[in-house]
Amino acid sequence: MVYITGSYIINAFLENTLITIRRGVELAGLPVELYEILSRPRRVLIVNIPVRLDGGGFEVFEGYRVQHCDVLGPYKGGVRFHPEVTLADDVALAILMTLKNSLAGLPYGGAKGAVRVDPKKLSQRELEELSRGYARAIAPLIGDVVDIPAPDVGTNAQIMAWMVDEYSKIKGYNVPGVFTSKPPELWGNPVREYATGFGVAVATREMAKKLWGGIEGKTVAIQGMGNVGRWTAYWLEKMGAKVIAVSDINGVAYRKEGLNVELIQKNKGLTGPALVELFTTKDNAEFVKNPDAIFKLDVDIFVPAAIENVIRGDNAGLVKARLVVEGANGPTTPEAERILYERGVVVVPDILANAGGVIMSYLEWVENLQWYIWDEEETRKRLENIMVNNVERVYKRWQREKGWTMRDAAIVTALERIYNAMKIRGWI
Ligand SMILES: NC(=O)C1=CN([C@@H]2O[C@H](COP(=O)(O)OP(=O)(O)OC[C@H]3O[C@@H](n4cnc5c(N)ncnc54)[C@H](O)[C@@H]3O)[C@@H](O)[C@H]2O)C=CC1
Ligand SMILES: O=C(O)CCC(=O)C(=O)O
Repeated sequence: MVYITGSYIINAFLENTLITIRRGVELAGLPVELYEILSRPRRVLIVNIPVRLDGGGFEVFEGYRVQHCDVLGPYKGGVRFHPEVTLADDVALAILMTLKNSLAGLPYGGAKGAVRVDPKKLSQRELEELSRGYARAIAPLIGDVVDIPAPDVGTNAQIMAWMVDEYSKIKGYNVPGVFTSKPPELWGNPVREYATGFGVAVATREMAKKLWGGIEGKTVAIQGMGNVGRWTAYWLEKMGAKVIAVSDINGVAYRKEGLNVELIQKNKGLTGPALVELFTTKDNAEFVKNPDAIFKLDVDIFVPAAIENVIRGDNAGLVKARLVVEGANGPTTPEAERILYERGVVVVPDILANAGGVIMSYLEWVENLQWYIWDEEETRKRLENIMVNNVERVYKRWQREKGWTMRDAAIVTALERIYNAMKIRGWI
């Protein structure tokens, strides 16, 4: 089933991703050669970045840039800073980017980068040195029409600013389009900060219309209060849903009447555990010390927006929500998906639900390449239209096929576009 490689160990996340694309190729009736190509990245770069520590001495951090497939255009995907990220995770995430970009109709292939580091343990100066070091190390293989990184877990707009500055210094002129999700003060667009969460909320709203006739009053629980989770909460409430629980690594904040998610907008600097704590201290929410309590809550909608492999065979039976919308990449294992499917739970897959980030990155990149600027409202409208059309397209395909999950419909749609491009280019 999975391919053999001597270069890295295939972990559960990569294996699950391979199982999913293999199933997609079979359901689509596409040749097995497509799987053979897509189950391997085109190019993998391993880098080592020394950083001088404030307290004296230095530490070397290992990093990667995986360029998976460029049949549809330049490689595109975020960079993750996480202490436990592996090369196998990065390959899985790059594969998901190829599928996501294809499904969204973008002129991009897929890539992902990572550094094995806990950014919370570094000072601002150390973080800047690491970010610039990583940009220098991958510089020979990226470019604004070659490979365009952006943020993912543990990285943000400030880090993109350091990286684009470093790359521009190497080139000797400004290259705004080589990284996306930059600060609005430096060639970025204000929508990118909340784009992924906004897109997740739009996908949720569109699916709620199909399942219940609307999102008004539907209850929501969200796992993870990072960039994706907290902006999903904010926008879902604006669209009429009632966010009653949010979690992070320390526990769950729960309030039956609905949390005051305006606190997110008012405290933009607060994320993760600190935000959960804010809801419990400033909003009278109950604090449940066990973060996994989020799965079992009696809600209409559950949004996993933290990390991969969190809904597994052992806990899928506990999920009470009727609709699961994947804010995170790869949160549901294939075994869990089968259990949820048999229980009638609809799962809106990551490559559809969380594409708002990369769609916004594309809009920012188009602005950068032309040195052009759209205002916030206009940009958000463009992003919303693309998300609404994509949900509609996948939903219709799903409705046509008996026994398919929504993920099957999304993956088959993505694979067909990739296959057609490979065929017409003479690759396959
Ligand atoms: N930032 C972006 O634009 C995009 C991110 N994603 C995906 O969304 C997910 C979240 O990404 P970001 O929000 O950017 O990362 P982030 O680093 O801003 O936030 C992740 C949050 O999840 C929390 N967390 C980790 N494990 C947890 C657990 N077991 N239970 C509860 N909380 C936990 C962390 O403490 C952190 O606060 C990842 O899977 C990422 O790949 C997908 C599309 C775009
Ligand atoms: O905006 C981008 O290019 C990165 C998005 C990303 O990493 C993701 O969708 O997982």
